[in-house]
Amino acid sequence: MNAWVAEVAALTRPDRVHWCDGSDAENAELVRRMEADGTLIRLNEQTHPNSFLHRSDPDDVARVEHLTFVCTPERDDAGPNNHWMAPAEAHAKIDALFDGCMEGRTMYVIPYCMGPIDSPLSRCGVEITDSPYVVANMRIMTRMGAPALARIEKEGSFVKGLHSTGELDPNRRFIMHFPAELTIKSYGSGYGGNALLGKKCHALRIASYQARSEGWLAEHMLILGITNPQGETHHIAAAFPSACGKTNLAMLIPPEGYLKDGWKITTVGDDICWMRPGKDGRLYAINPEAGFFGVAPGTSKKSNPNALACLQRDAIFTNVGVTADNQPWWEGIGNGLTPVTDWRGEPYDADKRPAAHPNSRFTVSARSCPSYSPEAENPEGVPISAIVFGGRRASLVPLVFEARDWTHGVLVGAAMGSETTAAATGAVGVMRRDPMAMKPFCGYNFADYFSHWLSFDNGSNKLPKIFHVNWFRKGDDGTFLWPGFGDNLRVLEWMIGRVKGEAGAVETPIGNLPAAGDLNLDGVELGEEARAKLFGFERDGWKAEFDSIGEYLDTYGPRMPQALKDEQRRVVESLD
Ligand SMILES: Nc1nc2c(ncn2[C@@H]2O[C@H](COP(=O)(O)OP(=O)(O)OP(=O)(O)O)[C@@H](O)[C@H]2O)c(=O)[nH]1
Ligand SMILES: O=C([O-])CC(=O)C(=O)O
Ligand SMILES: [Mn+2]
Repeated sequence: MNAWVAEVAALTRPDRVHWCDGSDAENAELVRRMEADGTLIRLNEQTHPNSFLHRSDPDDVARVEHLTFVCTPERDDAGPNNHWMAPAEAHAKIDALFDGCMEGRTMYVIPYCMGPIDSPLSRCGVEITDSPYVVANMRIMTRMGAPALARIEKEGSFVKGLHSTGELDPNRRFIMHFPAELTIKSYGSGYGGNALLGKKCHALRIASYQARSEGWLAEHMLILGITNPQGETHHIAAAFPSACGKTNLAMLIPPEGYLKDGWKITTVGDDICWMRPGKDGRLYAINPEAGFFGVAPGTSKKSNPNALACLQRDAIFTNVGVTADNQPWWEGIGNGLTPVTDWRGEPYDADKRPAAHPNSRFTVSARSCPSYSPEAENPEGVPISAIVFGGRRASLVPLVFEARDWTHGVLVGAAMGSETTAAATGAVGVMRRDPMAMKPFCGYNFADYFSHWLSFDNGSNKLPKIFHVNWFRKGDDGTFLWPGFGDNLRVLEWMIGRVKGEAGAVETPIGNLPAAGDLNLDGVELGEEARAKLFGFERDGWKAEFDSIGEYLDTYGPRMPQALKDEQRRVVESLD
């Protein structure tokens, strides 16, 4: 490691090198310097103790998929799902940008562990960065500092991540991954998923590549525990694309009647899930992260009280607005206050731009969450009873259906579609295929990824049931038909009922749907249109959808596993 750090320092030529130990004193000193140079703005100490606002460059507010590359030696190994560059060319291109880029700056060396420090499922990395904002965020999002360094020294192997904010010039920006070298190089962005290299770059792109050869799965999934009135707990992992409801579902608070009966949701993770078969053949999952990097807009006491409770202190807010008394503010916060300054630091003008950027975020420790599960620190992970896929679909896709078996479930995941969101730069609201919510995050060819998923059905594993949900179905008037949020527990209850063989369903070509009476809708008012669209099966629409799914799968050519193509054909035949 020392040799690599020296090599990086020789290339980037920082004034100073600082090895991060993760201590409070170190953090206090970094915060002091960031307050002094305006990187962080201290918020109202009475209402939000030890909390800060960071305004990023207006051209640097989201992940940049068009500048993100997977650099495998063979182009086909990255697949049509990734932008690819030959490793030698990519290194040359980005090293030219790193050349001397840290002159006048401090280079921070951040040893970190993804997952509980004592878990065999965890993996370590080292991020080198010239951004103190990245250090402060990595300290919340990962187990960072001395214990991680000790594990790395013992294991010898770790993921190497090199990051510089550079000039924040969108034309001099790349996020490069070299999975075979366990290396990440990111230049020119200070924003979350581009710069906090433990998150999407390591825990998804590099980890998915490693997981394939080591027999596990690295997924863009939340993990939650659901406890029924009898005290029985099941764990569910759910993959929704960015800004499609993972954090909200992971922190769900049951509706009134359920609360009274004793239902409870606990949060293990809100974004990333690593899982592997245990000795009993079940899939065991850990959350590799230690904090939440959550979407601010829409987060309110009503929609997500647990998130709001986390945000009372020790939080970093990125690109939100502020009120006259210096409290953070975003659209949908619903606290009766009004913003005076927008995320760019200009006087708030509703006609000009929203107070908070649509992809504004909060960074906060998972431990501060009232629903944080003690099981999240269990080195063995939690056994998963159900896997859920879901997207943002205004039309066609019903509220919930169950896959017939594992292979059909892999097809359901592979066929996922969702409308794009502000989490990445580019158009918002455009339907695209986003298999398993991993389109921007799979570090290798999707065809091989689907084969890997299929391989878990080996006769000895006891695999979870697979479901698909859509919280975002709209009516003819353009409003959401399903209340969502807390009421999503009704859907989870049905899933657990299916896992236990207790809840009913009707078979359709796309999977098993709850029939009237199978889902508890007491206290939910749904009109005729809502019932028809949330629980109906539209044969003609699905025929067209499956034609488009078939065309999509074909873009992966002969590497696409035959079993998945056969499954697709079976559904098409049953639709005719
Ligand atoms: N209508 C509706 N909106 C929801 C629901 N759950 C979440 N949302 C909204 O969807 C947006 C994104 O939700 P998040 O839970 O932050 O999404 P995420 O999947 O964690 O996003 P990333 O952090 O980008 O991976 C927020 O504006 C939420 O208010 C739901 O059940 N119904
Ligand atoms: O990675 C990020 O910047 C935020 C995130 O969770 C996502 O986009 O899925
Ligand atoms: Mn995410």
